[in-house]
Amino acid sequence: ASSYYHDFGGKPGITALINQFVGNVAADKRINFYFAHTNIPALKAALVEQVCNLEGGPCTFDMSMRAIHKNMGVTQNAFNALAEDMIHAMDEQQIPTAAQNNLLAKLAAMEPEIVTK
Ligand code: HEM
Repeated sequence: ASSYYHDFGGKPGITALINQFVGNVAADKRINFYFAHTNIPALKAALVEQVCNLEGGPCTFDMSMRAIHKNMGVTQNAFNALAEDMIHAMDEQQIPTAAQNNLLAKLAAMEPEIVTK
């Protein structure tokens, strides 16, 4: 399997992507209330490691998505809104389409562990 890590711009590109993504989520009234009490720097750092790991970069990540999001009441609509915020962030960062689709498929596969309501 080929790696898209370099298409994401390596660690600096993924860091820029996650900054953009979390900014989009923070501005998104459909879902930003979920993050009212969240440690944003810690969230960003975890997401950078996760995307780096998912895309074949030299990063380890093994947090349980089910454990983290349990009892959060994430709906299907909220999940879809967050995915949209990621698509917009990837467009803004000019990530190539094949790399975008690869990450979106991996995020979509986590949906059953995150949507609980
Ligand atoms: C595939 C999609 C998603 C991924 C990959 C993901 C990933 C993560 C990760 C890695 C963390 C841990 C951050 C840390 O340890 O600080 C986290 C926390 C969190 N996630 Fe998600 N998440 C996803 C979807 C969602 C959705 C749809 C929502 C709600 C709209 C959500 C709400 C939260 C919140 C509120 C926290 C912070 C928990 C806390 O403050 O303790 N997540 N997520």
